[in-house]
Amino acid sequence: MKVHELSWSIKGTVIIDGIVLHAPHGKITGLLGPNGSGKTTLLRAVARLARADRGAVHLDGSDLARLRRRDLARRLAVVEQHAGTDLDVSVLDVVLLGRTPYRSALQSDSEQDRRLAFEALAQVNMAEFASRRWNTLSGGEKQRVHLARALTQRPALLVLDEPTNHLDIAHALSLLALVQRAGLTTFAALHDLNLAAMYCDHLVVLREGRVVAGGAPHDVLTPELLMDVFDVRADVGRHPETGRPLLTFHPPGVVVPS
Ligand SMILES: Nc1ncnc2c1ncn2[C@@H]1O[C@H](COP(=O)(O)OP(=O)(O)OP(=O)(O)O)[C@@H](O)[C@H]1O
Repeated sequence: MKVHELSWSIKGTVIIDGIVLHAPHGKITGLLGPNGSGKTTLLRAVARLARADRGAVHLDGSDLARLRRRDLARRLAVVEQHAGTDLDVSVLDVVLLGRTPYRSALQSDSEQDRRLAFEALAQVNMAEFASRRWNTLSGGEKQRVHLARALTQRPALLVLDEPTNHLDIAHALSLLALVQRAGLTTFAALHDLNLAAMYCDHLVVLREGRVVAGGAPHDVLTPELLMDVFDVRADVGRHPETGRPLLTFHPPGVVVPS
């Protein structure tokens, strides 16, 4: 997936400014940046949930802006941060929404749709919740079901906005491992820099609506960048098992003896 010069302003304030980036095929690209740096805005513009003022997004050579909605939904699935569905429907119904782009308005769910939905629920460890009412789920359970819905869409590009923000650490690790195994081109905003370091192949860092760094985790997550962009002091070591960067943060105001 390639983003070319994507920009959006509101009432004269520039929110994202000339974003250029490349999310490698079949890999996880993490989108990092402090609060308000433009991550959600960029993800929404990429997914065509919001219109950009200028710029383009290409996926496997095609311009996403030129696709019909239905074709777009077959290529791209999104899990938003505050994805709400207040309808009184079952968990299975929510997951089956992922099959909508593949059937006509009058067609009901096929056996294959249901099989894919159950498979996806099992992947996120929610199989036993299939007949539960959606609005009785916890925040973390809803987040996992939304990922199941996105996976049943069989997309080429998966766009995730803070997919682990409601999850306990075990579920956060297993969700990111699942996304990694799915092997889809994934573009995910993440706040937890250690999770990003563990699971992302490529990172893009935003500050005030602009890309300020991009590359492999060990090239991007340096103490200098963490101080410069996030205003935190951190040591960057190596994870003993994965060899990925492992960040240790220092509390503000505490002087580290040299
Ligand atoms: N519709 C809007 N009207 C005015 N300002 C907006 C609008 N949408 C976004 N913004 C502003 O744009 C900036 C970027 O917001 P965005 O939600 O993209 O940031 P973010 O990096 O996702 O933040 P967070 O990490 O807090 O989720 C923020 O300052 C936000 O207040």
